[in-house]
Amino acid sequence: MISSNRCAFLSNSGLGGSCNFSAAQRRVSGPFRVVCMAPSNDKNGSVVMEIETQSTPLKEIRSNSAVADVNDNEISSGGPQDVYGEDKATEDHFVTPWSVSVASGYTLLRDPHFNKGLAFTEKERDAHYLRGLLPPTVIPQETQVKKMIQHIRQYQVPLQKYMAMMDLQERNERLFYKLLIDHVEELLPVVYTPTVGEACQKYGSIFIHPQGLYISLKEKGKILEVLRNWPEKNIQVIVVTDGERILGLGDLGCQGMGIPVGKLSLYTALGGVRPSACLPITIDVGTNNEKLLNDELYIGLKQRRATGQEYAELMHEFMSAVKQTYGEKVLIQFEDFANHNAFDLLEKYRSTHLVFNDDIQGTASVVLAGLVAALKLVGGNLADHRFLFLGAGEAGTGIAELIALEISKQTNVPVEEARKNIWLVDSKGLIVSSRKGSLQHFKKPWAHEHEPVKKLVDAVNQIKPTVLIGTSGQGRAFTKEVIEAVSSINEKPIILSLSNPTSQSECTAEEAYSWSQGRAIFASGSPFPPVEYAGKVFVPGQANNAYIFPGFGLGLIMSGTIRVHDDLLLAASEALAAEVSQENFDKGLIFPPFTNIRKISAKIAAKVAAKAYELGLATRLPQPKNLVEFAESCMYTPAYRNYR
Ligand SMILES: NC(=O)C1=CN([C@@H]2O[C@H](COP(=O)(O)OP(=O)(O)OC[C@H]3O[C@@H](n4cnc5c(N)ncnc54)[C@H](OP(=O)(O)O)[C@@H]3O)[C@@H](O)[C@H]2O)C=CC1
Ligand SMILES: CC(=O)C(=O)O
Ligand SMILES: [Mg+2]
Repeated sequence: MISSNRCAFLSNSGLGGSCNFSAAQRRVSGPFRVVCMAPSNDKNGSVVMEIETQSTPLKEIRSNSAVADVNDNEISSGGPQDVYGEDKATEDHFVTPWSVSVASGYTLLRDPHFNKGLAFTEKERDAHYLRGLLPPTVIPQETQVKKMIQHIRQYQVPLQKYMAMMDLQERNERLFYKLLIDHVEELLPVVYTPTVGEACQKYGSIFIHPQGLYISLKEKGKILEVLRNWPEKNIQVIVVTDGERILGLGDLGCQGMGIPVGKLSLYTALGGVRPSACLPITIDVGTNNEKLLNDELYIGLKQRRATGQEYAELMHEFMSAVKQTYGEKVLIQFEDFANHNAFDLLEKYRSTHLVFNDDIQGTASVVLAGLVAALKLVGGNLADHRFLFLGAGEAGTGIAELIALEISKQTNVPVEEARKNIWLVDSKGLIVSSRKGSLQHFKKPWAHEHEPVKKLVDAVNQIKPTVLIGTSGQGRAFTKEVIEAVSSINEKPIILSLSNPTSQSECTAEEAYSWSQGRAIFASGSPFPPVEYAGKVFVPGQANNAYIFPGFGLGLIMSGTIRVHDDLLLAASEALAAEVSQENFDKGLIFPPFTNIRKISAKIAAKVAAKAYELGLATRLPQPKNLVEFAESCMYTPAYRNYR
C-alpha cells in the first residue's frame, strides 16, 4: 500500500467539516503523502492536517514535491518575494481548502501551472515519475512556442484561435504566456478585443473550463466561503464584472466572464503580475438580454437583473468579503459595469478599498497620453484644443474629466474653467445647460451654455472641435459627413474611435484616412490593419486601456499602495506619452507599438509608484532606489522553472 515517497495529495473529503482520511487514502494508490484540509474557525477558515503515513514532516513532504522544488531566478533573486509572495505562492497549493495538489506523474502533466509538456528534461522525467507518460523527445520551450504559433495560425476563424489559446492556457500556463508575450501584436486581438467580444457572446456554446469565480445571487450570504474555494490565496488583482456592458455589445450577463479572464491575462503578459495572483470574477445578478434568457446553453442565472437594494447588498457583501479574505492591498478593477452602477460603485468604495474603474479611469489615462503625444504632431497645448465626444458615459466623461484636470494643472485655472473647451454628445444630442435637470450626475459638469443640437454633424460644425472622440458604442456613427466636417475645420484632425469591438468602432481606419484625405491622426479601440491611401501607407494606432492598466496595477502592487488617486492616473499617462518615439511620430502614431509593452509597463509602474510614495499612499518601505529596475525585477517571466 504505502510503498514509496512520492508527493502530496489533498482530498476534498473534508467538505462536511471533518476529514475523511480513509477516503483520501483510498484515492491514493501506492506511494503517497497526504495533506488534508478541514474547515475550522481559525482566521483563514482552514487548518492543515497531516497524515504522516511515514515519518516525514510536512516541510519535507513539500520539498519532496515538484511544486516545492522550484528553483528559478524569479524566486531566488530575492527581489520580488515580499511583493509577490512567490515564496508563499508555492505553499498556496497546500493551504487552500479542498484543493488537490499533486506534483508528480500523470497529474503533474495535467496541472497547467506546472506542466511543461515535452520540455520536461530527462532528469525531471526520472525524478517526477513521468517516464513513459511522454514521448521520448525533449524539446525546449522556444520550439514549443514556434510549434504553437504555427498551430494558431492554421485557424482562419478568430474564435477558433481564441479557443486554441484558452485551451493552451488550461494545459500549460507558462507556454501560453510565453507565446502571448513573444507574439503580442499578433495575439492581442485574439485573447482581447475584438475576439474576446465574440467569445463572450458565444460563451455558452464554447464553454469548456470554468476560468474564474462565479458569484451569483445564489451565493448571497456565502461569498466569503466562495472566495475560499478559489485555489490561490495570495491574490493581488481582481478584475470583476457584472456583465451588463460588455465592450459595446451590451448586456451579456454571466458570459461577460471572458472579459475579466482576458484583462487578467494582459495583467500577466503585459504587466508581469503572477497568474496565480490574478482572480477573474463575474457577479451574476441575472441578465436583461432576452436572447440569453431564452438560450438553453446560457450559463448564468435565467432571471432579469436584480437592481436597487438587492444589487447593492450583494456588491457590498462581495467588497467586504474580498477585503476580509485578501486584505486591503488587493486591487479590485471594476470592468464593464453599466454606467448606472459603475460611477456609484467607484464613488462608494474608493475611500475604503483599492479600487480602479478601467473604463472610466484607465481609458482616461491612455487617451490623455495619446492626446499629449498628438500635440507633437498638431502643435499647441491641451488648453488650445477643443474636444468633442460622441458618447457621454463612463469612457467619455472619464476621459473628459482627466483632460480637464490636466489642463487645470498645466494652466493653473480651476477645473470648472478647463471643462469649458470640452463638449459631449449623448443619445439625445449635445449636452447643454437647458437639459441640466434631467441629466445623470456624471453628465452635469459638461452641460455648457448652448442651444440644443441634435445631430453630431451639426455639433461638429458649431463647436468646431480639433479633437473628435467616439465613446458611444455605436458602430459607424462617424459618417463621411462628420469626418469631412471635422477635416474641413482642421489641417490635422485628431479622430479617436474608441468603441469596441471592431463592429462598434465609430469609423474604420480606412474611413478616417480616406474621408480626411489622409490628414487624420487616427487611433481606435480595437486594431485595424494598415491602410493604403493615395499611394501612402497609414498605420493606425490602438487607443486602448490595455496600455495602462497592467503597468498601473503593477505600480500599485509593488509599492503596496492602498488607494487610487487621480494623480496616479496622470502619472501613468505621462509615462506612456513619453514612450512615443520619433519613429512612431514619423508614422503618424500617437501610441507606441505593443511589442515593447513590458518595458513600457515597468516605466508606467515606476511613475505610478513614485507618485504614490510622494502622496504617502505607498506602504512598502523603504522606497526602492530605482523603481524601474525594481518593477522589472518584480515581473513574472514565463520561462519554465527547473524542478529538481
Ligand atoms: N478603447 C478603450 O480603451 C475603451 C473603449 N470603450 C468603449 O466605449 C464604448 C462606450 O463605453 P462606456 O462609456 O463605458 O459606455 P456607456 O454606456 O457608459 O456610455 C455610452 C454613451 O454613448 C451614448 N450613446 C449611445 N448611443 C448613442 C447614439 N446613437 N448617439 C450618441 N450617443 C450615443 C450614450 O448616451 P445616453 O447617455 O444618452 O444613453 C452614453 O452616453 C464601448 O463600446 C466600449 O467598448 C470603453 C472603455 C475603454
Ligand atoms: C477596452 C475596454 O475596457 C472596453 O471596451 O470596455
Ligand atoms: Mg472595459
